[in-house]
Amino acid sequence: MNLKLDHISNIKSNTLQITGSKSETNRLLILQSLYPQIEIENISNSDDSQLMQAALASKDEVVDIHHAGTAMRFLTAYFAVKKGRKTILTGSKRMQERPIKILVDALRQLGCEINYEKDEGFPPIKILGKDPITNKVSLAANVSSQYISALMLIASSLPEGLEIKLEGKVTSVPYIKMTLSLLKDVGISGSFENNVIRIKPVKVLSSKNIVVESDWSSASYFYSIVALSDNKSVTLGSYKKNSYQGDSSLADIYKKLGVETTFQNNEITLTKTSVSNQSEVLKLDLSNSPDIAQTIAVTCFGLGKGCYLTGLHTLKIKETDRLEALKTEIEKLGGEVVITENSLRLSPSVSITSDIAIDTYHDHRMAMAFAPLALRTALYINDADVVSKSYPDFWNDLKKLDFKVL
Ligand SMILES: O=C(O)C1=C[C@@H](OP(=O)(O)O)[C@@H](O)[C@H](O)C1
Ligand SMILES: C=C(OP(=O)(O)O)C(=O)O
Repeated sequence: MNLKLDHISNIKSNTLQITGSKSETNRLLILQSLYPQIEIENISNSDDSQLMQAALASKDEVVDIHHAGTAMRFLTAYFAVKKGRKTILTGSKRMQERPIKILVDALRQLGCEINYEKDEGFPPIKILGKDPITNKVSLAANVSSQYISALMLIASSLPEGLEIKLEGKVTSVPYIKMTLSLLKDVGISGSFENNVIRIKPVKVLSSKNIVVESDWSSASYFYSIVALSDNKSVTLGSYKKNSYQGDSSLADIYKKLGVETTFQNNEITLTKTSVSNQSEVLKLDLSNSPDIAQTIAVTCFGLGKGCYLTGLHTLKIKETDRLEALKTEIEKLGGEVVITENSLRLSPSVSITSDIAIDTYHDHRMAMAFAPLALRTALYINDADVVSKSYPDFWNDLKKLDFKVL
């Protein structure tokens, strides 16, 4: 499905209910499978969470998780310690290019039997569930925090718990802390100090009802829309001031892009103020919140503001190579972008080319990050249904703000 977004001069202020965080949901779904006493509210309606639910319910040998990175990584660990269970875990063409070796090697240290079905180091993988032979494991922490969260999520179900030693510079740290916080919320104790994570064993938990906070990465697109609007505001529910999600740093980051955030009764209201220093290049290290890099780059482009984003080393192995994709699409619109292995520099620009078709490369965030530019010019979004990976209601929600989605 290709969409046209007509040029709009402003939005209508409105209130939207955003679906639950897919990161929190997918962690809690694994924990619920291990401890059925856990009840979850405000589950994400994303494809990735639906795929996780289907995979956990499946009795089939082949489990296909399509594009869902967290499902791939978390389920690898989950099935690896399900004694006697045989699973072939596979995913989309892109998933088969996203590395998993660091996690597989860590699970092999525990005595798990995992083999590659095609290319060494990549899905699909064949897993034969085994009991662990040790309670200690070490792994590189600079490629994806999802490998670490995967181990943390199964840790308490192992007879002696788990000690996880992180090697190298730890990336996407808030996601590791989110895992630890959710473990604590359901009643599992653990610690994360000096690059060592320790999780205690737990056989049975008492009943727990956990409410998933709404998705902050999804909120990022409304920060961008408000930044590009003319004195409008958007209210989003349900959010907390003390979020587990690292992307809640949006509230601080967007102050510099002219958006004020106020918290009231589980809602956030984003209100347009003025961009304080238009000519100043926005410099940010996004190693703690990689998923909002595309949104921020496109907001800056829409504002005609330069930015220099660093800490982007994980972007190349996500749904697409997001650095290449951003450069290609922003340049189609007339911008100037320089990328390295871990950074993106956008020059301040003046005009935006109209009626360009944005390619999305099977990446939900490419579609959603570019949509706010309708406040500047008419544009097309190719394969617009990719948004369902994290935010199936996205286009409908834009219509509620008076976007002309055709
Ligand atoms: O644990 C999680 O829920 C996630 C961790 C991050 O991945 P990396 O740790 O691979 O950067 C993030 O990009 C992804 O969308 C969700
Ligand atoms: C990178 C993402 O997801 P995943 O790694 O779970 O596929 C994302 O949602 O931006």
